[in-house]
Amino acid sequence: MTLKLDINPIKAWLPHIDNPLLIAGPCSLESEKQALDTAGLLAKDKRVFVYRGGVWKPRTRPGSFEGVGSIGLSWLQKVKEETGLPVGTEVANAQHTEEALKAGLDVIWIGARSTASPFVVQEIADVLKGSSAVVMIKNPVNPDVQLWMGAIERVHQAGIRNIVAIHRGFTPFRETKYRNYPNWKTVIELRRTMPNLPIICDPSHIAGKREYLFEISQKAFDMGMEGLMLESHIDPSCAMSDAAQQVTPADLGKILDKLVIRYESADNPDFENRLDMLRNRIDAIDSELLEMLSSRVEIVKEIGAYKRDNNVTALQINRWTQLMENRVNLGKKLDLDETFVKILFQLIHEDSVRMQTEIMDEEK
Ligand SMILES: C=C(O[C@@H]1C=C(C(=O)O)C=C[C@H]1O)C(=O)O
Repeated sequence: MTLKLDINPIKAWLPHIDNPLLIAGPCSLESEKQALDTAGLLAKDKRVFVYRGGVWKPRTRPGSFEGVGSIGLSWLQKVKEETGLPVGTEVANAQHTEEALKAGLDVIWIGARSTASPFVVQEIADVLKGSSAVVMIKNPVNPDVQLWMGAIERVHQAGIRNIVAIHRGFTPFRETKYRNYPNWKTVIELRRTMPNLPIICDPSHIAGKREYLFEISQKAFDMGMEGLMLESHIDPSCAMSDAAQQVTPADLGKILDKLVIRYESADNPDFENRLDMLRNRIDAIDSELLEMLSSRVEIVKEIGAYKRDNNVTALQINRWTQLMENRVNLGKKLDLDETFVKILFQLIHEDSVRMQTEIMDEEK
């Protein structure tokens, strides 16, 4: 299914953009000085296009710093006056949205916890009706692409056309390297169903630690994402929220210097020719793969009928365990990833057993 929503490209609302969309600024605004000093440095780096600053902070447990509240909106206005950068913040209910729009913010975003709640998204969307703000929608905390799409549709139904999706990772169920694990599969699925929706990445919330920001940002560009939202604080060691994942504007610049920006295609006929040639080879190999799978299925079916006639079970766990071990070892010799080989053969086997039980149980 493809949903061709009427969504503007980033260039429609940021015509002078000539690089990926980079949004930077502190996790939380803490004082007017902190907001302006950070913004002053970020604005000097011409790769930063939008300034972000959290004003209302959704916290998991009560008692942590929950943001400075509405006063922060006036600091964002000052940042805009002084730097000329468009400014944005996160909203989590109708009242935040009303206030943010009244303060003339250019960008507002819906956070991961809010995206997970259709009622919250709807109340925000109702306030957004008739606004020209850019609305960004982070993925919900759980990797549910339908829920993410639902939030985007609600905002779209409110008449908003400047929409951007943000991949900020998903809540892990166990200790993982990253604070919120990236799930590129979900992003690919969103890209496939909403092909004209700009998608950017929020490496700060995925990483949880500043040392991982570069690798996640690079992966986002490798995956064709159209920008980054990165948290930057004038003095991260003193940050009142998410200190470990913020970087100074200078360190942000260093990360940006190292990043390789990638494009959907290259303006180089030699590249295109060689790519076509290699893709033709892949097409041929894929059709061979499918023909071989089809031959395998024929044998599996024959074995199924034979088992039926001899009252033998479809699932043969010993044969299966040996086969899997053998295929994984063979795969290793051929330099294939172990998990990949396992998943591939699990799928093949699952389907064999399904077909054989069907053959055994079909009505005569
Ligand atoms: C094909 C068979 O049936 C099942 C399917 C298998 C397969 O797809 O390779 C292996 C073992 C069985 O669980 C068989 O018994 O050999």
